[in-house]
Amino acid sequence: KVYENVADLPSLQYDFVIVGGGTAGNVVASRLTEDSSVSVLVLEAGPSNQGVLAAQVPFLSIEVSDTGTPYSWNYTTTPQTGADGHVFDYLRGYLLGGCSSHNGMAYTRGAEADFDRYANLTGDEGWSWNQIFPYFLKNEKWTAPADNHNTQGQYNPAVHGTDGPISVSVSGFSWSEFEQRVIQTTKELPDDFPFNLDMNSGKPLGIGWFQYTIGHGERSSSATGYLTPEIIQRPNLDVLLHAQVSKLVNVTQSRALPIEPITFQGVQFRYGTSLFVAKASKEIILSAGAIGTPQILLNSGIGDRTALNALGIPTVLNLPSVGKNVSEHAYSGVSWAVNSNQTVESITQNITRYNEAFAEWNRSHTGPFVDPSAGTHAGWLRLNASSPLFKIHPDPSPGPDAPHFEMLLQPSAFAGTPGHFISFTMAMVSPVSRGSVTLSSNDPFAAPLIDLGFLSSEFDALALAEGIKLALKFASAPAWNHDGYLGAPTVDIAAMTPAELTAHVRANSGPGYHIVGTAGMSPRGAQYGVVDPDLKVKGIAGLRVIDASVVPIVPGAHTQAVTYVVAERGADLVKQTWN
Ligand SMILES: Cc1cc2nc3c(=O)[nH]c(=O)nc-3n(C[C@H](O)[C@H](O)[C@H](O)COP(=O)(O)OP(=O)(O)OC[C@H]3O[C@@H](n4cnc5c(N)ncnc54)[C@H](O)[C@@H]3O)c2cc1C
Repeated sequence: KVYENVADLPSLQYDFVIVGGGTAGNVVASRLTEDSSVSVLVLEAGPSNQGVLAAQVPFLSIEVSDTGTPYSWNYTTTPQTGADGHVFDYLRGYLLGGCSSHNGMAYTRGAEADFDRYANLTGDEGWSWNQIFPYFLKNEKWTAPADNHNTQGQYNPAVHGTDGPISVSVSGFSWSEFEQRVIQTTKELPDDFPFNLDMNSGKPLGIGWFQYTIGHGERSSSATGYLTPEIIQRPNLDVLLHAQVSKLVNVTQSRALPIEPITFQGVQFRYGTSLFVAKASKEIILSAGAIGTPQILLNSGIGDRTALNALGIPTVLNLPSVGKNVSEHAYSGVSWAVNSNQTVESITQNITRYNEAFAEWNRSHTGPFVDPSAGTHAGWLRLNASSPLFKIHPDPSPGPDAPHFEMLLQPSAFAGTPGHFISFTMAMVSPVSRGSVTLSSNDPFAAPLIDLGFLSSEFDALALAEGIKLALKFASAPAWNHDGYLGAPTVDIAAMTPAELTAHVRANSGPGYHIVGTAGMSPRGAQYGVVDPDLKVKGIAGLRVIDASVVPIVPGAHTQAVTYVVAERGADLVKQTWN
């Protein structure tokens, strides 16, 4: 049951306490309570996703994710020196379902090589593509798009699941004039931009139809998919909303020989203005996300001893990697005016059409509101193998079949400027830069310091500039130019010198909200890393991390799919321990 009020909660003692009812946390809660003899409490800081229209209607997703809404943690980053000192709003979902209830819904798994690298980095074959692939299928329910169009040639059914909790589909509204030009470009420039039937096969390179976690015109999230009305009625599953966890408590630390591992029996949380403790007899599972999880570990005295000392927090375990090793994508777009009115601006800049489209969604879950308008296609591309950039830094991608870049192809510019636009937005998806999440004070409820290390590596900035040249090359195909479709660019990037282009990238990029790595996996016994390959926190008994924090390096993909499979496998690992 979902509880709004702590006073109604039947108990504060469970087998498992899961901190965070987000993307991963709800998967774990749902899977563990399949066994009716196991009791689970989920503590979620935010409110319910139920009745939040913008968390339901794909086209309105920006209204639920933006800073300033009641459904966002409203974080900001520290000034990012790689981005001219810019301070970014750093979005994180503050509602049941976490980021899966407010994200852009892009469904991208990454490359085989991303997962094979995780297996190599952890020494656990269980994280390899081949062994993780069944978890992608377990998580997924391939669904017909909202407009029921013929999807033949738009995806490969052989690589998709059909009866998992999360609906996945291609766009359910066609921007056909734009889409035809994208596909035509893959025919005109096939060497640089080959068509790829399915970017989620493990071999993502090329241009393909984008897939979204959307079913029948509605967002599919961990809250809607893993906490269905049937699941939430399980007598062994309780979810408490508005409960913000501060730290782990009731530590037992034997100093006698043989030294027993450290254990925590409970978690402290704030509900309203009061503090409570929930106890776990089997395990505490941190699923508070790549910012919340390291913050709770650090508040609990698990982290870098020097940094904890400086804040007056007693060190329980010196684990210097907690909060370090942030990796994140950097996005920078190129936009053109177009001589057409078939763009998303035809809705966003026309209140009558906007209202009609919304009414259509309400009536039949069809029309442009069934998609987030984030793009009809994406390309996954590489730097040229002979690029001089590899003299500055060895290739950071996990292998020759994995991308350095994502190119999002969008029939819009979101510029707010009157007119009709298209954008090719490039992202550097194999970054060298690393950042950190650290505490700002010893107040466990104060927002942490989020340093993305954004474009802090020269390699990343130069590479992103190269990526933008690829976007210009894509736009040079006759498909865009033969009939005067493409108008003036919003910024004349083609006229820039290399130095100007790099400066432009630094001044005009933003994060992808794909932070990972702050409680990274490493081999058992390693002197770095935060969790072992079975996601148990090193040196502590009865404590696991299951969320995006454990992913050691950001994949060449948006990060919800990797989070879902980490959670699915994580739940199996917990079950194996206790069965
Ligand atoms: C705006 C935005 C757009 C994105 N777009 C995409 C996309 O299109 N495709 C994609 O694949 N990925 C996207 N992502 C990234 C993806 O959604 C995340 O990587 C992934 O969902 C993270 O899952 P998680 O379980 O690690 O964390 P979360 O989903 O953030 O879950 C953490 C949960 O813990 C709760 N919590 C945190 N701290 C505490 C505490 N102290 N006490 C109690 N509860 C707490 C939070 O409220 C939250 O519900 C996007 C992210 C954002 C923010």
